[in-house]
Amino acid sequence: MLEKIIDITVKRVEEERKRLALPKRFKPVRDFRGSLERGAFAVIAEFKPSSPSGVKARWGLLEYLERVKAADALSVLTEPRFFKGSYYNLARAATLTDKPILFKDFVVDPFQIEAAYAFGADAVLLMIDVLGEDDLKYMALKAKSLGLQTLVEVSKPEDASVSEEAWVDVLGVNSRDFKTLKTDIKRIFKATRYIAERAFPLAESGVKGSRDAYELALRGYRGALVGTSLMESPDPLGSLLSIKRAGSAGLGRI
Ligand SMILES: O=P(O)(O)OC[C@@H](O)[C@@H](O)c1c[nH]c2ccccc12
Repeated sequence: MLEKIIDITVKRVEEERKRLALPKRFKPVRDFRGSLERGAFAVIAEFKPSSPSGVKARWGLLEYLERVKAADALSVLTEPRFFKGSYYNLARAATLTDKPILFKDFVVDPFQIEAAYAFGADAVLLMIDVLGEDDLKYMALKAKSLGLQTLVEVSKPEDASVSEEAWVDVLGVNSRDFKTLKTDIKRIFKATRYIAERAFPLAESGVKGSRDAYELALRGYRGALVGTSLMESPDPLGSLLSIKRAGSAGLGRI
């Protein structure tokens, strides 16, 4: 699955580079990590209209943003084919909120980082499973050169040691197995021992509610990136607050 997405993304971005004139950025860059650090257990609310693993999205962008105002940051999918994301959604979100926004796509080309900057993102997702270590560093430095922060995502526990690097602003550990597309929170627990002292560790994928948040916090995770369960919730605000509360209670115990 991941390989298929990467192939299609490489082709898409080649086209975009030819066709798409990037606008001039219209707002200052926000401090993504700083915003996550302010609260106790941080929640990044993701706008995810669709996904290969299935999302029964109840909310459009506007309604969603109104309901997740208690989030510490937002994540906006821009991958069009598998996630029904768009640069348009990113730009719209950027005009509608002052919260830091994560550019959520499969970055394979520096052009995407320029697009992230142009359309108003404050941080970019960079995946070690997509880029490998050398390209990961190159893309991270490109992002930093534009003033953007990085969320570096790993899925293999031992890769979490990349969090030693100064160019990793936030370390995301993904619970999803890219082969089966299933999430298993225990994959995130296993990464704990590889995480550097300087890191801001964030749990990604499959976080459903207060129990998950509490368990993650007890293991030193300082926040979670949550998409599906908020997109599907009849009450995204209530769901978000219960994750934040339970996570914060867990952090209070360590
Ligand atoms: O919808 P979930 O299970 O709450 O997961 C959110 C986020 O972690 C997930 O969308 C994600 C994590 N890494 C990605 C990379 C690309 C696209 C999407 C993702």
